[in-house]
Amino acid sequence: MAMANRQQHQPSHGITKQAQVVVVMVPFPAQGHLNQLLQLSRLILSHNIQVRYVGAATHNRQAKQRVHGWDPDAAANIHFHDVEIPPFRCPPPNPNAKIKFPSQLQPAFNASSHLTEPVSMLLRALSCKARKVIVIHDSLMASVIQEARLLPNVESYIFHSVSAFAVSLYAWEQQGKIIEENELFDPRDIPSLEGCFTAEFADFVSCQYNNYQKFNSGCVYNTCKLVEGAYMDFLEKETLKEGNKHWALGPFNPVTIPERSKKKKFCLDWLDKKARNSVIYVSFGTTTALDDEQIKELATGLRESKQNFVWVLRDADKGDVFSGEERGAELPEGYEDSVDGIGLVVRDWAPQLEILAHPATGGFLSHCGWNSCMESITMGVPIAAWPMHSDQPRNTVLITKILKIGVVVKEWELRDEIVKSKIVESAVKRLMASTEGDEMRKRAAEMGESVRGSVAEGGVSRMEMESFIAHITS
Ligand SMILES: O=c1ccn([C@@H]2O[C@H](COP(=O)(O)OP(=O)(O)O[C@H]3O[C@H](CO)[C@@H](O)[C@H](O)[C@H]3O)[C@@H](O)[C@H]2O)c(=O)[nH]1
Repeated sequence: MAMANRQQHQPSHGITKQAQVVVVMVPFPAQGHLNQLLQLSRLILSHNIQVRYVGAATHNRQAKQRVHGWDPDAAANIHFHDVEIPPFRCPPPNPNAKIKFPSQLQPAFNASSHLTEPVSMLLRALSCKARKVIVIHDSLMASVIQEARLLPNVESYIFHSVSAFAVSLYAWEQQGKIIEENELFDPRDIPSLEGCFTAEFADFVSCQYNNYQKFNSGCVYNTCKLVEGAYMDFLEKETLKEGNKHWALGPFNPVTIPERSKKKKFCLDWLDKKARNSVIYVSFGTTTALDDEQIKELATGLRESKQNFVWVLRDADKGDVFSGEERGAELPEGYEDSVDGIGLVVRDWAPQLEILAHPATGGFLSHCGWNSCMESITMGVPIAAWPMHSDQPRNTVLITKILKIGVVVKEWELRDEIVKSKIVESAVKRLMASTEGDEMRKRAAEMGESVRGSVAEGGVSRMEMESFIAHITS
């Protein structure tokens, strides 16, 4: 059988190697994950390789509708496999939960097991037609792509949706090692994972890692060696025995913004009127639900800082973003009038990448989700870090202590406490209106310039991508 398949896949004359290879993306159904594999699809497509993006119909729709910097519907060579899965119950986010991990998404995570059969069928069908099928799957979707190991011309690569720094620490801890002080890690800086996840999600992750992840041909990361080279080297050394390769293919997000997409957005027009580096952008991604008291303190802190701000005040995502009611968080009465001209509150999906790329944006108050970190680093914007859950406390260490392009707003040890307005005010002033903040902004701008340069001809990320493409098409 294997032999017969191999013979069918001999290259035919006149067809490029790329054209005989198809890449199948299998994302995990949460925005921070869907987005990264969709952005990676754009990079793969630019090498004339076909991409299949597989997910539940609602999650594919979400990913396409929210992506920034390009239009997947207008792109050639990408096909979305919209799988209809049985309905799953989506509770609303709970802003008062002690652990801030978005447990409302767990039913959607569990429902992804319904993709196993459709993905298997797709891989079987593609494997008969293409010379080679390359599966790039989220590390949390390993159970869904198990068919890949049975097919002779299918290779699978794990996509880690978090920083190489976070993966390095996890790899280290998984081996039961104590983190000792060395040139990469200072154990005093590393927050424990306590309070980062719900028990149910921790079990889900362990199951994917322990039962399904052993079979793979390598790992890909949304990072750049100029930012996390030391941790990429560490991961390479850790898996030397298995011979796995680790590819730093990021940043996945576009590094420039097409001019035309700027036109119709109110908040970008608002930014146009502000001085260079005078605005702090405030957003907590798609998984944070702030409670009413915290919203009030944040609102007051931003106003009292007397700095310009754009604040995206949205609810956390539900498992299906197209169904159910929105909570619509309340601001103190008269708040928006009281900050008129200084602060803008955005309730819709904000064009984050464009906001970060705007010259008026000089800082980002962020929960430190990895997409937000990479987008901010790419656009050269320093961060005021307010971690909520998951990898975010560790990304905070990377941003503030290691890369030195940010300040801490919330210490992880104080995670159960409300951040008072005075703390918000002083962190915002420290980042936006101090010499120390200016130095961070300068460092971030330099880093951004080199990261944007890394995807140009001869740049380190471009070379890494070319080497990955050569590897998967060989
Ligand atoms: O109004 C909005 C809100 C969000 N975004 C985008 O949404 C994404 C948010 O991703 P991220 O910053 O990574 O945050 P989360 O949505 O919280 O991501 C989850 O997934 C990430 C990848 O695993 C983890 O690093 C985070 O901790 C986890 O919470 C980014 O691309 C933002 O640009 C917008 O464009 N507009």
